[in-house]
Amino acid sequence: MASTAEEAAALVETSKCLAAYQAVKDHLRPEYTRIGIGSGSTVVYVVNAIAELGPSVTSKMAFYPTGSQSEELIEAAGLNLHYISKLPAGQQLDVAFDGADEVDDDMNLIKGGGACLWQEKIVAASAKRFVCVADFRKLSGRLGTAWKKGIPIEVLPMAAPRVLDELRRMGSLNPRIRPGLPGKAGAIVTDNGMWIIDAPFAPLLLLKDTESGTQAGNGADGLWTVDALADKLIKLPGVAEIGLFYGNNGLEVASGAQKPVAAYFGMADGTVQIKTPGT
Ligand SMILES: O=C(CO)[C@H](O)[C@H](O)COP(=O)(O)O
Repeated sequence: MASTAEEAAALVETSKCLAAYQAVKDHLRPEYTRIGIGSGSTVVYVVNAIAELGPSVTSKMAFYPTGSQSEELIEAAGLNLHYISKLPAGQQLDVAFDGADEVDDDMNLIKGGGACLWQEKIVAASAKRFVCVADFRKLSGRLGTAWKKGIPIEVLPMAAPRVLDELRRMGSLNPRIRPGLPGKAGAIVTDNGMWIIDAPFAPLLLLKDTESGTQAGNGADGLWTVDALADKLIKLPGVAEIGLFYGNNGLEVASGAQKPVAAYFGMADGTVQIKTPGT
């Protein structure tokens, strides 16, 4: 048990590193040519693990970022930077690695803590396999249990007040526009020129909770399933993208999956827990 804040922070970093190295070992095959690289602090270890394989492996690979941070990571590691906008029609990435803010029992994700969710979703959905890497704090039964800041929602700035009103009507508890970094006045601006609204909701139900017939999950009683909430949020005028990654996973559909085929969690005891659909 960590006794100081520094030791606790070091434990989290070690956990991120363990998850990332194991995920790269298990899911980056030398014959792959197109790799998606997500955003956030855990992905830094993914890039380190890939770079350590050396040019004999990586020089034949193209790396696709999910925003300005991962673009810089790829370049700094000396890896080949390519853009998803130039991916030939009909082609997919072989694999994409990315972090998450929270992962539930059904492998739905909250993402967007780093404000990169829109490009992250495009890259994940462009990959044959999307692999999630995280530390033990992200593992949770229901979304909104561990990650209390709310669901990140990328919005057109002029629509933000209207979207906030809609979110309140839907039962969000104090949704707010994410402020810029200290020293910057006003809202945070994403790589796509949008704003982020963080919308807290009561912990989100899984589809299986409603199958038992005890709860509706349609928001009527303030409780939503991930799928019902996501389907409603994405349709709000002014919403560009939402930080709920949900629906099918890569084992069920050929492409377009938002949910990972595997989620790797570095645990506090130094092990790595691997979650796959149905486990
Ligand atoms: O969604 C994201 C950024 O938009 C990140 O993947 C998420 O916030 C996790 O970040 P970290 O690895 O730093 O905990």
